[in-house]
Amino acid sequence: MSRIVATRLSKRFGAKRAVDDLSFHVEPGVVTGFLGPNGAGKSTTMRLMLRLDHGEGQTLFDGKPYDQLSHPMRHVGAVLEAKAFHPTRSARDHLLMLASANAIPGKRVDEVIEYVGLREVAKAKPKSFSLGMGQRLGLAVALLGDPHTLILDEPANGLDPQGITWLRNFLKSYASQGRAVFVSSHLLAEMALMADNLVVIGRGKLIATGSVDTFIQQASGTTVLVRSTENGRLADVLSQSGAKITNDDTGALLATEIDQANVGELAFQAGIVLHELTTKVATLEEAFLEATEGSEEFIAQLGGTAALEGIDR
Ligand SMILES: Nc1ncnc2c1ncn2[C@@H]1O[C@H](COP(=O)(O)OP(=O)(O)OP(=O)(O)O)[C@@H](O)[C@H]1O
Repeated sequence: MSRIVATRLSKRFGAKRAVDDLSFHVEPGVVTGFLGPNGAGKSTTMRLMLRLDHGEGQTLFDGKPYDQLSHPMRHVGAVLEAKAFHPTRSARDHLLMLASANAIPGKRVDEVIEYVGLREVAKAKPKSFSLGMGQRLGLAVALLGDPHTLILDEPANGLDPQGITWLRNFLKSYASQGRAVFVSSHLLAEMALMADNLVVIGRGKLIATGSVDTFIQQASGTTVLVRSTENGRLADVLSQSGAKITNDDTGALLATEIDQANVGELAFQAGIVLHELTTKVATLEEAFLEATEGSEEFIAQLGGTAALEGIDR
């Protein structure tokens, strides 16, 4: 059974549909990445899921809406804003207060402080924290109840490279314990390393959902790069077998709709010597750009610094 089932989520701000009839599932045991261009509606979706915003549709966590969970902090941990803390209370006191309000034993506070690497600054006030330290404190809050579902909005923001690597390893291991992790990030290379599944949205609507591998294969397919001294003849042979051929700028041929083994066999049968034969797999970034093309909310103007909102291409 899916850990989170979001059904027909919708939210308008005036005439604008920030989230538009969005449905998806989040499974336990894996990290699910939540991707979309700027302004696609990711934060609003997460707020709707947790009933922090009012809109249409419903989100069930193990069959129940968030506000009907008997111990929400033990069920779902969320970090939506990195710096939403009391300005003068120390990080540890902030966590102690939340623990006591939610009947969580005080010793768990020191455990989570240790987990997220805030021991040195546990007595400091969050207003002195960097964005990265704020993220760690947010994560500590989310982990207090030892929840089996985590919802994190851009948790890597403000983390240094070591912090990002730590976060990735932490979330992967958290998910591997059978927990569900739903995380948004605009760091696509990082998402490719961290996520198993994806929910991709554009302008509030679902664009794709499924495994990262399938998303990459479906969005871009694969390209076979082949280099020979007889490009013209090779291109003819491959085209006759249904491949689509283009030239790259280094003098190689790029073939799609054919796999590497087939290219090798056809070249061999035609007596064409190959100097290079490799398969170029698309990156998550390439697949994302292709899948979300035209659904960006903010498109940079050529030659200018202004951003335009709501352009249909
Ligand atoms: N409180 C609000 N009032 C009016 N419009 C809003 C409000 N919150 C969000 N929006 C608009 O709703 C759309 C979705 O915003 P949202 O912040 O959910 O997107 P996002 O995918 O999280 O973006 P980003 O990646 O830039 O953080 C945007 O057009 C945004 O301007």
